[in-house]
Amino acid sequence: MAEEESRAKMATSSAELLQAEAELVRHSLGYLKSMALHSAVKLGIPDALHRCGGAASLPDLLSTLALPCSKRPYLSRLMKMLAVEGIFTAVAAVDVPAAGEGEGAAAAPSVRYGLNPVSRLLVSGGVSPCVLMGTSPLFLEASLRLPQWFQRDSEGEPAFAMAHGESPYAATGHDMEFNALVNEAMGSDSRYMAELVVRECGEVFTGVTSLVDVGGGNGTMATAIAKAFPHVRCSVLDLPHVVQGVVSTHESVEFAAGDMMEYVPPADAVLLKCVLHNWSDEDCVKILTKCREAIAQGAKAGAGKVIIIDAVVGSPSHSQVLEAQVLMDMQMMMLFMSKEREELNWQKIFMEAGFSHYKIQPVLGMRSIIQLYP
Ligand SMILES: C[S@@+](CC[C@H](N)C(=O)[O-])C[C@H]1O[C@@H](n2cnc3c(N)ncnc32)[C@H](O)[C@@H]1O
Ligand SMILES: COc1cc(-c2oc3cc(O)cc(O)c3c(=O)c2O)cc(OC)c1O
Repeated sequence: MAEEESRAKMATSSAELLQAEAELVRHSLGYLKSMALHSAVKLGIPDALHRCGGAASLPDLLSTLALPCSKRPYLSRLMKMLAVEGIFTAVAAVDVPAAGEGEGAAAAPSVRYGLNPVSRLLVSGGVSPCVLMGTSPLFLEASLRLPQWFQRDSEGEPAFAMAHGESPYAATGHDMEFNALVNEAMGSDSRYMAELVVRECGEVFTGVTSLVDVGGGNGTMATAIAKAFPHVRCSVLDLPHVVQGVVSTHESVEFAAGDMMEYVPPADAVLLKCVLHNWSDEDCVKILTKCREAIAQGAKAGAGKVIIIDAVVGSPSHSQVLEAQVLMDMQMMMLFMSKEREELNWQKIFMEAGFSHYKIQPVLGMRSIIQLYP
């Protein structure tokens, strides 16, 4: 065995070994990328760059941020790392001294940092709340339990519950700060996703006159659908503590408090956006069975459908999308012992819930639209 290992080592060139070590450092210190991103959002850097017209030198950026004097010299380190990781752009510039100012002095090299498509998503109104949720102390503490979780024989208990003694949904029921963080995150994801769904796959709502958004949170998605398709009457079903106090901002959107495991109100179409990935296969079959009963009651014979927005792992097949999907899969395992699913896994659930056929459109980045028919 030792001989085999040393032969394998010899077969690896020095360049490969050194490259491999750099790769290991990238992965083992990867948590610093998450926390640097969290810091940038907390400091309001994307908004500051946006206010500066999309790009700024460090002195200009510093002048708009409320950083204590002792920390100002360190901002360059954070920005350099985030630019290397592709969160911001970094363009070298040469500051020529103004006339009469430091005459004879050499022109100082400096860097202008700017927004790119990734950081533009973090400007207010974008998905910063998702980043703050994904890097929140409650999620991070759960992730620290993963090694112990793998070693312990704890049937059915996810790492989140091992760390906090309750599920994420139970935590949102009494921890108002966490509840607000989760609702803001889900709302922000829905706001940007709704725009894309309306733009890229509006035909999904053709012929639909009533829709219930199951687990629809604060109604962001339902409101966007009602605005874009005035022929669709929308209702949102969610848990009492989520819908209580939500005021509808559109006359054809109403809210119902309830448990989707028990009852889904009748409609032509049922929407499940990013709900099923929080649940086990058995629970998904139960939820989808209730949805099938809702469209059987609400739509003309055989005309209803269930619209699922969720990941179909491996589809589309870009490596960055796959990385995002498998990271989300780990997060689902850690939070709920649930998962992101491949097509065959989805198919089995659909058939068990009594549906006859489905259509997958991989048009939403790491997520797809799945239309499911009775
Ligand atoms: C991951 S969030 C998705 C929210 C929304 N669909 C979106 O994409 O922004 C899951 C939602 O399911 C709701 N939920 C969880 N259990 C539920 C239940 N038993 N009945 C109804 N809604 C439930 C949660 O409160 C939460 O709003
Ligand atoms: C929308 O449904 C869920 C989203 C997430 C979620 O989403 C994002 C999105 C993003 O742009 C960056 C992120 O870091 C994250 C997350 O970390 C994250 O958790 C999670 C869900 O269940 C836990 C969702 O249902």
